[in-house]
Amino acid sequence: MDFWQQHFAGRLPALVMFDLDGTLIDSVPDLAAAVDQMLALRGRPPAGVEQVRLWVGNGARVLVRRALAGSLQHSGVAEAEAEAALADFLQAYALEHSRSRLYPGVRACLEHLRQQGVRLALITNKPVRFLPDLLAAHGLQQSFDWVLGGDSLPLQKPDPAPLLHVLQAAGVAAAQALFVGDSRSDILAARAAGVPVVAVSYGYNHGQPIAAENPDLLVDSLAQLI
Ligand SMILES: O=C(O)COP(=O)(O)O
Ligand SMILES: [Mg+2]
Repeated sequence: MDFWQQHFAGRLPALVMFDLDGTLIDSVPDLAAAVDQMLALRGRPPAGVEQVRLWVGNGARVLVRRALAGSLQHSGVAEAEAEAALADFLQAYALEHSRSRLYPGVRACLEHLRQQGVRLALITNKPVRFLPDLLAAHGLQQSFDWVLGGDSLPLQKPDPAPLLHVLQAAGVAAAQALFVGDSRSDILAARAAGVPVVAVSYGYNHGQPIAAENPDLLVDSLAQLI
């Protein structure tokens, strides 16, 4: 049986929750520029776009620690050094939004779902302070009924807390909702919340194929959602 029939009896979900980086927006060029500025302030060589792509997905705090460690594993990074580097990264990233692009099919998908009366939420691990400007830069400031960043609640994805928060606010049962994301954190959060999950194949997921995380559906473009 196909995914839509199995989960939604061929109808649309009442609520669709989207991840941002790697799902709606290719933000790695801007994130890498800010990471490289933070490293340059420390006299260190740039990490570059291809490395930073592997490190995105767990919020700014973890991204900066990975950049300082030069690897996905960042347990050895000193706390004080990491906090100072985080402040420099955030300052740099606030000025770096010009290279980010919406992925093909995103705008049409969001518009179609809204026209059909589906409520939409954005649930990202990116710090919430960046979201108003970033959404406005892509004409998406009116697209979402709820917008949660990685620091909007005490816990972020892969914890299900932000998804459960939106489900409750919307008064929608988990099984009537859908989550769309690009990384392992998204799939784990959706599973823990009991929400069916679609993964996009083009996102970041730390360089690993997202199919290995067994999403309920894998798509190559959000155009396949409508
Ligand atoms: O900022 C990040 O690390 C990733 O954010 P995302 O949750 O929108 O993918
Ligand atoms: Mg993502």
